[in-house]
Amino acid sequence: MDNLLLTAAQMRALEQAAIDSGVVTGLELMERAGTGAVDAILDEWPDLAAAPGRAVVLCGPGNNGGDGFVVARVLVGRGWDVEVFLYGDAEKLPPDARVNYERWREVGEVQTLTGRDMDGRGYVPDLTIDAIFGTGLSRTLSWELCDAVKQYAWTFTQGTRVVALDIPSGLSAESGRRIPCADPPEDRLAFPTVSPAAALAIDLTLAFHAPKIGHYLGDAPADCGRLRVVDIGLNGGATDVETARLVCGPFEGVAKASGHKYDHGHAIVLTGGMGLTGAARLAARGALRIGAGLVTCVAPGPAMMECAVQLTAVMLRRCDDAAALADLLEDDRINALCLGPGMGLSDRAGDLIDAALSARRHIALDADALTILAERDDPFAMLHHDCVLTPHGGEFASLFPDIAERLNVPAMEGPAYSKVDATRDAADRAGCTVLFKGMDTVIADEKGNARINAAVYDRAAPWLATAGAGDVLAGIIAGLLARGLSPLDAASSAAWLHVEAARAFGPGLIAEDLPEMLPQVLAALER
Ligand SMILES: NC(=O)C1=CN([C@@H]2O[C@H](COP(=O)(O)OP(=O)(O)OC[C@H]3O[C@@H](n4cnc5c(N)ncnc54)[C@H](O)[C@@H]3O)[C@@H](O)[C@H]2O)[C@@H](O)CC1
Ligand SMILES: Nc1ncnc2c1ncn2[C@@H]1O[C@H](COP(=O)(O)OP(=O)(O)O)[C@@H](O)[C@H]1O
Ligand SMILES: [K+]
Repeated sequence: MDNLLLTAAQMRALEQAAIDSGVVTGLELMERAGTGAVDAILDEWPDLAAAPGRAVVLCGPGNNGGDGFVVARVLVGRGWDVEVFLYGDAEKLPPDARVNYERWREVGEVQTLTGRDMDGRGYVPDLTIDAIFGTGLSRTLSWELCDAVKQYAWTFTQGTRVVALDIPSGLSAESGRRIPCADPPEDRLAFPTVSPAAALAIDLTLAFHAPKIGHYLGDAPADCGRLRVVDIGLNGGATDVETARLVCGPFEGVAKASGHKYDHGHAIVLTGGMGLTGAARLAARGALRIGAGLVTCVAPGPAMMECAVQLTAVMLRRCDDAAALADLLEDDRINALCLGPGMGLSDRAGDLIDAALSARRHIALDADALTILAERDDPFAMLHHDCVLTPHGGEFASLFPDIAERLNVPAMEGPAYSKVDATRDAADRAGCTVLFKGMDTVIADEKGNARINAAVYDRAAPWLATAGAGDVLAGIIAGLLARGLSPLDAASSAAWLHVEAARAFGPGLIAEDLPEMLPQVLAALER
């Protein structure tokens, strides 16, 4: 599957399997990586292809550095002037990198990355290649390295195109988090350290064979610039353990087959009291637009009039307390609920949540429902497999404080604990599907499946950071649950559709627009 994201270990295993099978050598893979990188760069910037210029290649102590030596050699072959700097000891390079170091030495010099060699370039290079670390980054970066790259970047990256081979140096390929730089020496404390990944202001990242999980999480979308995949002729993405999948579209069942309205389910959305019903109405509209057969707002008596004047296709029922909700849920055609948006934190709201969870329906729990659960001694006692929790960062930290803490402490070494790890651990603890919001929304279920819906790179949707966007998402999830999708598919599809709706509308988006864009997004899917 082309939307499978790899860990560093899986990438190494794929490479090793190919080498062991005898179809290719490590040296050939490195040659393909370097050559493919140059082709991708010249394809990205045709002006560089038309007029070869000057390049600086920053190489590190592993095979990422080896790729850098190949790039340097291939560029020279195409008429470029190239300077190469090495961080580390050439004698200790791994074998394939060492071969390419020697091949480069037949072409040009190798200077020291952390010494004075980096000073005093009398020109601005047209191209800078970051080949310091790739998927093998495993520990805190030295202050000397971070400082040297920072000095270089401040002097030269203005006006130069910067390309990272595989992943920006300093990012963990597992988590996309910046591995910190060591503290500066006493006499340099006034000069803050900056990760090479950030300092270099990278324009383009060339991932070899497949994107890694870390390309889509954490700091990576900000640090990578654009992301392209360079084919190095490895077969497929087959791995023993599936770690995470990129959500590239809605899952099966989103397109509506024929049938009666009750064939498409009946979702109910619980509202808050008077003056607090807007969030639930937004959710209800999302549920209806995504194709639930019937959607009903369920409101307490004092909020009925407020809802009645604003709802048409969405139906309305009165429900004052948990007993009334339990009565309502005697109707087994009601198969999905949305709880939380604008619900408030009252005891009544808590009782309604319990009544809903006891009725064993498909339930999207968002916003206030999550806050209520988080305040309980055992927040997860009543949850079951048919629930979906949709926390943002703050709600996640309240529900899963230790997991959030682990995710937030600086990652001193790789592989660093990632948002995928955190969401998977949360789903395991909660015993249900968890959708952890953000630009890099991660969805995981209690069985360990994980998916990333990344609104980054050419799918960026910054307009989604608007009040009420989350309420609509919860409603879309409830609508898809009503239509019979599994919690994992409902949450993943909803997250994807939500971002597509935002992108279809563009700047100026407000939450009300999101449900109204769904028909256009769905129509485009059928084309
Ligand atoms: N796996 C594959 O199929 C291929 C991998 N290739 C390249 O190889 C890379 C992976 O190579 P490696 O596993 O050698 O990893 P890296 O090149 O990322 O570097 C690992 C080396 O850096 C050292 N190191 C790690 N963290 C350090 C730190 N903070 N400070 C100083 N030294 C540190 C390690 O001890 C090791 O020597 C990929 O990113 C890619 O660029 C390509 O050549 C093509 C094929
Ligand atoms: N910069 C962004 N890019 C993409 N999606 C975003 C961004 N900021 C927020 N979102 C998405 O918007 C929604 C906001 O939900 P939430 O934080 O619950 O807000 P609210 O409660 O105001 O609706 C989530 O789905 C989140 O993933
Ligand atoms: K790199």
